[in-house]
Amino acid sequence: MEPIGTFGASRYTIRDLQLFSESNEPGVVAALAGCEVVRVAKGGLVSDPFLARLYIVLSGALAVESDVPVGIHDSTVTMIHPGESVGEQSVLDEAPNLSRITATDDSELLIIEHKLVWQLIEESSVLPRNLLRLLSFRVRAANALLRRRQKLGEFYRQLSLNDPLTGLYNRAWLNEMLTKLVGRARQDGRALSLVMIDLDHFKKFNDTHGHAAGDSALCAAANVIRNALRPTDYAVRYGGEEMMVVLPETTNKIAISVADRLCKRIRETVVFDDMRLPLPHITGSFGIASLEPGLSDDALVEAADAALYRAKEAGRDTISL
Ligand SMILES: Nc1nc2c(ncn2[C@@H]2O[C@H](COP(=O)(O)OP(=O)(O)OP(=O)(O)O)[C@@H](O)[C@H]2O)c(=O)[nH]1
Repeated sequence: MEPIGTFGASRYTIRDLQLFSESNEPGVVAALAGCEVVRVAKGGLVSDPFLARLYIVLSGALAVESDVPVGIHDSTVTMIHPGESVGEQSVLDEAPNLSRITATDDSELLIIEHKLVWQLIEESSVLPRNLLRLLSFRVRAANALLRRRQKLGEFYRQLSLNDPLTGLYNRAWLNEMLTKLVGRARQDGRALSLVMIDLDHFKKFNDTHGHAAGDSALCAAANVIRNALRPTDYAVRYGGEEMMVVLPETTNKIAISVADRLCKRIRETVVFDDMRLPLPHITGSFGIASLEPGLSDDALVEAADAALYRAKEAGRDTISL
């Protein structure tokens, strides 16, 4: 930053400064006249890590980067154009400005030290009003950014808990949620059942019709399962061609009828290849387990897995307890 004179001796007037717009108060004009004007070359840093100062852009432009580290997709660079200012907050709370401020063009800046800002706030009727307006705008902008980040965070969280192929919940979701769902059911003394599902002879299906057709079959089965459940049930891709359904408030008897319905609907589903030609029907095997006193969530999953094994042993395309 190269000092090039005072504001009073420069070609700029108070009308060029947004914070002082509509002010022609002689005391303010006189006080600003003695303030320093500096030149900053394009790419130059505007920083006084130990000082609280107000910078007003007279010509050129500044880029202000938040001191808060953010993700690569969420840049918080604010551009400050001629007439606009930066550093109001640091001046008001007398704390150094930790943002990284860079000139994006050859720029001229007016510097107002924090003591003078406070003096002007007391003397001017225009500055406090403009400052409040500006701060209110900044708070709104910061809130909007926070909301956007929250939404983005939620979006990525959802993404990390869903299987990209089928759109069902994934194993990470199950690891997080099953303990909670089982805990809640136990606490409320309510039933909860699991149905473990495995597509039959899926290796052969893949080998015969190709991996892409296998993917279509998995998606078709996932759609059948998703559409056959209540909104309060959960469908999870457990891994590979294995899926699981979590049925809160569902007794063993009702879980059997749900599994029966799923087994029948998967058997009837038509899977198409990439030429839209129908492929041979797929079937699934289903293992059912229900929460019992003293049964941990891990043991519940193991019980459903063991039941699935029995369904395979019984010839597949069937359900088992
Ligand atoms: N297309 C496709 N195939 C998958 C996917 N995940 C797992 N598989 C396949 O699923 C097949 C599972 O084979 P196995 O575990 O031998 O079981 P299976 O052939 O279904 O036989 P049973 O379960 O005994 O009826 C393997 O060939 C895997 O490659 C996937 O995302 N897409």
